[in-house]
Amino acid sequence: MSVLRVSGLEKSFGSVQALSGMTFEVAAGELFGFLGPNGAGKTTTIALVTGQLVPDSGEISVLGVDPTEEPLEARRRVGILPEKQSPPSFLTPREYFEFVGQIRGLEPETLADRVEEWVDRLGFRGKLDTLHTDLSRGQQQKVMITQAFLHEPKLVCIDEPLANLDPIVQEQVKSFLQAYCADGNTIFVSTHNIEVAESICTRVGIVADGTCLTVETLPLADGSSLRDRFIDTVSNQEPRDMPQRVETEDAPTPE
Ligand SMILES: Nc1ncnc2c1ncn2[C@@H]1O[C@H](COP(=O)(O)OP(=O)(O)OP(=O)(O)O)[C@@H](O)[C@H]1O
Repeated sequence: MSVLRVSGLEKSFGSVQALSGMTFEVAAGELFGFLGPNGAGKTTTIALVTGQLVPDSGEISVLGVDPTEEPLEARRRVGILPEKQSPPSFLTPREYFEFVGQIRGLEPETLADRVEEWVDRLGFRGKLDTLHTDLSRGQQQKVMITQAFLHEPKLVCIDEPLANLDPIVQEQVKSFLQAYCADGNTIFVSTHNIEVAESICTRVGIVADGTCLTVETLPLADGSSLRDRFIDTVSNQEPRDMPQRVETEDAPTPE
C-alpha cells in the first residue's frame, strides 16, 4: 500500500522553479531516502507533503489525505522533523513535550511513558528541565527528534535526522529508525549523508532541479556504491532551461 504518493508536483517561488514534475511513491514499511544536491527541492517537497506549502499543480496523497485540501489532517497524521529548526528557546523539553502531547491528543500517562522512553534512548534525562536556549545544538536535536515521534505516527518526514548528534547517538537513532520501519511504519528522510542513507534506507529517490531522476532499491543490484550512483545520476542529467531574463520597457532608472 502506498503511504505517500507525489505526482507531477510543480512549485515556484517567484521566478525560481523549485519543483518541476516531482513524482515518486513510498510504500508502508519503507525507510525511504531523499537525496539531492543543494537546491534540488527536497525541503520544498517535505513542506508540500506536510501541508506547510500549497503546490502550483500536481497531486499529493499522505496516508490517504490530500495535504493541499486538508493540511491540518495531514499534519495530525504525520510526524515532522523540519530542517534546522530548534525547539522554543523559552521552554524546557518537559514543557515543550506537554505542549506537543496536547496538540497530538496524547493522554498524560501515555505522554509521560513515551518521554521516559525517549530520554533514556537519547540520554538527555538530566536536561528535561533546562531551558532550550541553554541546550547544545545536539541536545536540541534530540528534543526535536523526540517531538516528531511522540504520537507514534505511521509516517514521519525527517530533514537531516543526524545533524549535530555525536557518533554514539547517531548509531542509536539509526537503529531506532530501522526498528520503527520494521514495525510497519514509514520514514521519509531527506539527507546529504549518502553513507547514512546507504546504511539504513530500503530505497532512495535521487532528485535534482525539482525532479526525481531515479528511484533505487538498496543495496544496489550491480554492487556499485550509492555515492557513485548519485554522482553519475546527477551529473548526467539534462540541464534544465534557465529562466529567461524579462526586459521591461519601464524598468526604473538607477538614481
Ligand atoms: N521561500 C522561498 N523563496 C524563494 N525561493 C525559494 C524558497 N524556498 C526555496 N526556494 C528555492 O527553491 C529551490 C529548492 O529549494 P529547497 O530548499 O527545496 O532545496 P533543498 O533540496 O532542500 O536544498 P538543500 O539541500 O540546500 O537544503 C532553491 O533554488 C531555493 O533557492
